[in-house]
Amino acid sequence: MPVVVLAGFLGAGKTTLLNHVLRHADGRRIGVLVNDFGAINIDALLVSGASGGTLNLENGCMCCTTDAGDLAETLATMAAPGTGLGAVLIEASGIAEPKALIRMVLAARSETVAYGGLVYLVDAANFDETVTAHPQVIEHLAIADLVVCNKIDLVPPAAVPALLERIRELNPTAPILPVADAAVDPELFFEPADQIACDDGPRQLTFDELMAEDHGHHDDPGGAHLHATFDSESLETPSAVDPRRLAQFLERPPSGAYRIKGTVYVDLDGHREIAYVVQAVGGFIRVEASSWRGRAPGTSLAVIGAGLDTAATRSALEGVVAQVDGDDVNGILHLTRHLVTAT
Ligand SMILES: Nc1nc2c(ncn2[C@@H]2O[C@H](COP(=O)(O)OP(=O)(O)OP(=O)(O)O)[C@@H](O)[C@H]2O)c(=O)[nH]1
Repeated sequence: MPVVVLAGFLGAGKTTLLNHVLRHADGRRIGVLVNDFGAINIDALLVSGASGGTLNLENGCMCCTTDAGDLAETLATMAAPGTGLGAVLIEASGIAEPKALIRMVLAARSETVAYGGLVYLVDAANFDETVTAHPQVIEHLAIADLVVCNKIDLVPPAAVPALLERIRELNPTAPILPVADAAVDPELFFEPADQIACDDGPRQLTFDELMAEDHGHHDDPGGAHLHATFDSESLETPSAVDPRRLAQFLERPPSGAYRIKGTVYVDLDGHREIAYVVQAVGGFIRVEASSWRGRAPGTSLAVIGAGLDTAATRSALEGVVAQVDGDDVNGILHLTRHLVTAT
């Protein structure tokens, strides 16, 4: 279960983003962690009941309050198989130090809890004023894994390129998404809904679908807007990876990449039976050993981001499988050192 830290200056649009993601959860179960329900204002419509620090949202999502002391415990509870949560978003309050929250999430990592990166929201309309008055925003931006440049509707179109350039100077590698109403596609954080196992029998419209219809005009003024905001590049091949080159690729992803995921084949004695499932976000790499379960071994890798140099990403992906150095006996250690072992 990836745990995504959501931060941004006061009023940048964090609550708007949470509501948008919950409305477009589209069959995924998403957990939300906030410091205090009083401060967050999850749309009343989405809330069906509250008890003991947990809100059950009508679309099947779960919302909890927490404090520093029990974050690890709360995340472990949320990651338990019974909850079925695909991911958790934690909102750092407007003045919170995101680094402290990131450290807490990193400390809470386990076999079931993974760090999902820092998503940082900026208010496009007040960017210069905020940065001048609160220089810590520069530091936060610099460590973001994904920058959401929200309220772009309030910026004259001619001024947008210079604004994005200014953000790019402060963070040269993270994808930058210019959006209105924090309309970020949840697929950036989570698996697409069509990859989630579900029964295909006849069913009623879900609450999410109804909400998406009701609010479509508001959240998605441009029609294709939702899916137009991110890029992905992928590779699917029966070839094996060079583990050292794969580890280097995961450690230093191409500019504009937010996350990398996939399953890879390692053609070395003792490894051929293992399907290695890899994930990376913000330089944090996670490798799990699985089995091929009757599938033909092979490598499939996907890079998800925005502003990706697709040609460079493609050639980097191809480089991972192109040059397997059979004499590099230590190469595999670069991959297996990220293995998550059962506890
Ligand atoms: N015009 C415009 N307004 C927006 C946009 N996104 C959010 N808003 C408005 O900006 C205000 C602040 O948004 P929130 O989502 O509450 O911001 P926040 O970061 O959660 O705020 P704090 O919790 O106070 O830090 C609200 O009135 C939103 O309706 C946008 O893209 N364009």
